[in-house]
Amino acid sequence: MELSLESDAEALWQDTLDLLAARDLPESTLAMLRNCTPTSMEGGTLRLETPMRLVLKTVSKNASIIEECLSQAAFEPIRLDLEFAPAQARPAAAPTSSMSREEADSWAAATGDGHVATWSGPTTRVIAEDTWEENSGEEARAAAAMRRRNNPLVEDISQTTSKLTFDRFVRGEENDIAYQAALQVANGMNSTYNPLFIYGKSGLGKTHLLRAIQNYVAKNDPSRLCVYRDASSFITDYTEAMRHSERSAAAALRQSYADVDVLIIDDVQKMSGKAGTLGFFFDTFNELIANGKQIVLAADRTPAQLGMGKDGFDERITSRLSAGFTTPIQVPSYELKLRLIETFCERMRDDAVRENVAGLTGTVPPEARSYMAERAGNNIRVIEGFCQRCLFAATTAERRGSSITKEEIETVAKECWPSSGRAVSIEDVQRAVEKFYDIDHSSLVGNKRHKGLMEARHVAIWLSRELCDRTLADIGKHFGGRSHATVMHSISVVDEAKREDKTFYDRLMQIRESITGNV
Ligand SMILES: Nc1ncnc2c1ncn2[C@@H]1O[C@H](COP(=O)(O)OP(=O)(O)OP(=O)(O)O)[C@@H](O)[C@H]1O
Repeated sequence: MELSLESDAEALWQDTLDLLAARDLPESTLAMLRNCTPTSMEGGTLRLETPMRLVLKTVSKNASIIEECLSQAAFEPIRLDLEFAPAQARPAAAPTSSMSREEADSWAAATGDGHVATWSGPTTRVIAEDTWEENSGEEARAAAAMRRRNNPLVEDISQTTSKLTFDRFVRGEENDIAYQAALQVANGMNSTYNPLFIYGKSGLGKTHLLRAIQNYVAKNDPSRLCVYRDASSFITDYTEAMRHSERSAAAALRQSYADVDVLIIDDVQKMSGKAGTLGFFFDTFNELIANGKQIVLAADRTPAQLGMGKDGFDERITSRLSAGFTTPIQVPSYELKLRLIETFCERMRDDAVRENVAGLTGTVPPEARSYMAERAGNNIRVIEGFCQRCLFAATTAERRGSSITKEEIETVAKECWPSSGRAVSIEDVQRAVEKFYDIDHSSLVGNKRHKGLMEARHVAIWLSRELCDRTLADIGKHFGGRSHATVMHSISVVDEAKREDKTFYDRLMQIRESITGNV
């Protein structure tokens, strides 16, 4: 088979990526490979380009698996050539996909770009010399170390923080866009996401992604100075510098921020009402963006919502905050909760076995995990604690030769999410459901049977059972004197629909949350 067109290169690389995705490669490696650009497929060689030097190392480290998938996709042995092509450094007449390697090299020599580096695959299996690293790697490393030492904003990464990595982030539809955007910002592949603004409620993983960026840059590209600041520290930095009588303190702080390559600020909403800090933030933001530096921000609300209210950010700031890429992290669905619970229980168990911690070495059986996902609230921080306590109960149960029961899970869930067990009245539930479906009370409890009304009625009955400590007969009385059997029927309809229909499940959780709050 002889392929020659650029589109063939793309098709072959896409097939290879599909095969690689089925292998056990870390997601960060797959993301790097996905961002390589196939440029040509000629004479049994697939040529790719990458704007990141780091990818050369990653490819060479995973050479055998990549070659295997490539040959499998092409049905014959294929050689892979990967070339480092720094995106921004190139003038308009940069090498094109049709240029040969020799032409590209001479272009690099002619333009004085010593950054050309390659990795070549199968037959020769030579990892070409990285000329830039040879010539200036030491110098660059020393310069980066010096910048880090001289910048008081750079902190050592603690043991806890070092665990907040991309590989440990559990993904679902609710957080995947934020995850992908954070990864692309971390590996420097997407300079248009600037600033990257991630928003969402408490405990949904914003800080995890921000710290993952910091960890990634520190590990893979330490020449980029990456600083993580919680908004509270940013406010303190500013107020302390202002307290000094000498102007040099403010100038030094400004300089420290200006020297950062990737600035991450968490919980931006905390700056509301702090006019001085906001002014300093605005100037820092503009300077960094003007110099092509990356900014990443997280908050509990959107940039537009930050502008609301009497202490709201002023419009010149909010418009800049939304000028890059803004993405939410949503509350987890049942599927994501289940994935999180499985991952947390396994990690905690593995850690306990490794560290010889007796109380957490048991196993939570699959049915118990499903029930945990049904009972879990939305805050992932609380879900972690919930898993630890259920794992403890499961380990204890295992010791006495049984398994953790639904009742035990229920007890832990009520302690983790007390408001789900607080006194919610059937009237509270009815009001929330009527508001959500925009129907009046008599329609909710009456006998009309069109589809929208039926769903609202089933949901209200199910939530009354879930949230109110009342008998089925009591619930029936509040719904126009319905029988025990009718109430049971509504509950089973909802139980089934929430398992089978994700959008219905999300609707149900949204209504539940409007009654119990975000816990
Ligand atoms: N998708 C995820 N995969 C694995 N762990 C997660 C995920 N999302 C959140 N966590 C974990 O849940 C905990 C809370 O997450 P995090 O601190 O990032 O939330 P947050 O959105 O920043 O909350 P807050 O606004 O309260 O600071 C952390 O321990 C984090 O590691």
